[in-house]
Amino acid sequence: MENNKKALVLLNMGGARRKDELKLFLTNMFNDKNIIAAPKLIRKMIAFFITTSRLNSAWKNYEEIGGFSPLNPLTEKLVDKVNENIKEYKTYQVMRYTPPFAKDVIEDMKKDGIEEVVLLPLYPQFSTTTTKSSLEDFKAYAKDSFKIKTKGTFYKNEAFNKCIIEEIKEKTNSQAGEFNLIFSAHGLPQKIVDKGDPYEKQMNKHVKILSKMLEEEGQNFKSINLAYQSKVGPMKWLDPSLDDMLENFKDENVIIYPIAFTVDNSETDFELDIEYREIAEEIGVKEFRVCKCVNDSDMFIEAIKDMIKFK
Ligand SMILES: C=CC1=C(C)c2cc3[nH]c(cc4nc(cc5[nH]c(cc1n2)c(C)c5CCC(=O)O)C(CCC(=O)O)=C4C)c(C)c3C=C
Ligand SMILES: [Fe+2]
Ligand SMILES: [Fe+2]
Repeated sequence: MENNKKALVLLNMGGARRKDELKLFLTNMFNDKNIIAAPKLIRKMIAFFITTSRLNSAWKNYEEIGGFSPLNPLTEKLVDKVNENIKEYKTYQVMRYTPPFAKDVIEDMKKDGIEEVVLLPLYPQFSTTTTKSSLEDFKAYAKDSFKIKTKGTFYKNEAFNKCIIEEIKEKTNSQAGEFNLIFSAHGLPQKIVDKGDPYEKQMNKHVKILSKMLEEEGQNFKSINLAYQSKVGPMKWLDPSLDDMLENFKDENVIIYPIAFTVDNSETDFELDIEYREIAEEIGVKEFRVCKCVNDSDMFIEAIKDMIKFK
């Protein structure tokens, strides 16, 4: 039944569409208290320093994938398809570090007469740096404008995990026995984990769930592993790094699944498919395949329907 008073909001990080938007992305990210836990003024200085020193080298990476992050167009495709298939809600997207920002989308939602909202951050595992940051941002601008329900994690959702298994099977051509599978997660500073961020624990549980499902499906990989990509700066980040993990697979075939994302982005298209591919070649990895994220696959739309049931 169509009910135009209910909204589903898909929240994601945002991505650069141009160089000036990469500057905005980095500035907003490093001004986020969930990313840099320092007093506001110091955080502002750190954000300015990191953005200035990182912008040109980071932009070169985006140039190698066509001059923009695929995260925005892919999220838009996902939103369109959810709108076509889930009529009970009007679906919107909100990004954390690039437009469309929460404050603007919330104004549109008020104009559209929305009364009830389901928030679904597009991160399977909860992190204070991603999920909490997006939810806080939305709620700070929404105040008490809507009745809000939240879906904070979905790594345990069976329908979602079936989508992941499908993406993996597609890349191996169901020849699992010839590959070592590496679930590659975006890294996180150890300090944030030590302060109680549940991301690492949920990641370990997620890999366990997926390993069991693969085994039940007869997808018997030579090995199943978890590693962390994308370290930024000199601090200690979660172990093992993807660089170190790849060292184990000289003369072997490797398949990577980007487990922390639902939509392809610069970390999958550039970092995994270009940068880590080069590292793997140097190490002597035989075949190096990178799976697609679930993106706007039909199965993921069905999984979203299931996630927002609130039994
Ligand atoms: C302290 C820095 C960072 C933390 C903590 C962090 C956590 C984190 N990030 C993602 C998902 C994505 N990150 C992306 C890009 C990106 N991330 C950082 C830094 C931290 N991330 C930077 C500086 C960048 C920009 C690119 C670069 O300069 O390296 C993206 C890609 C966006 C895009 O443009 O396509 C995603 C997605 C998760 C899940 C996460 C928490 C664990
Ligand atoms: Fe990141
Ligand atoms: Fe990165």
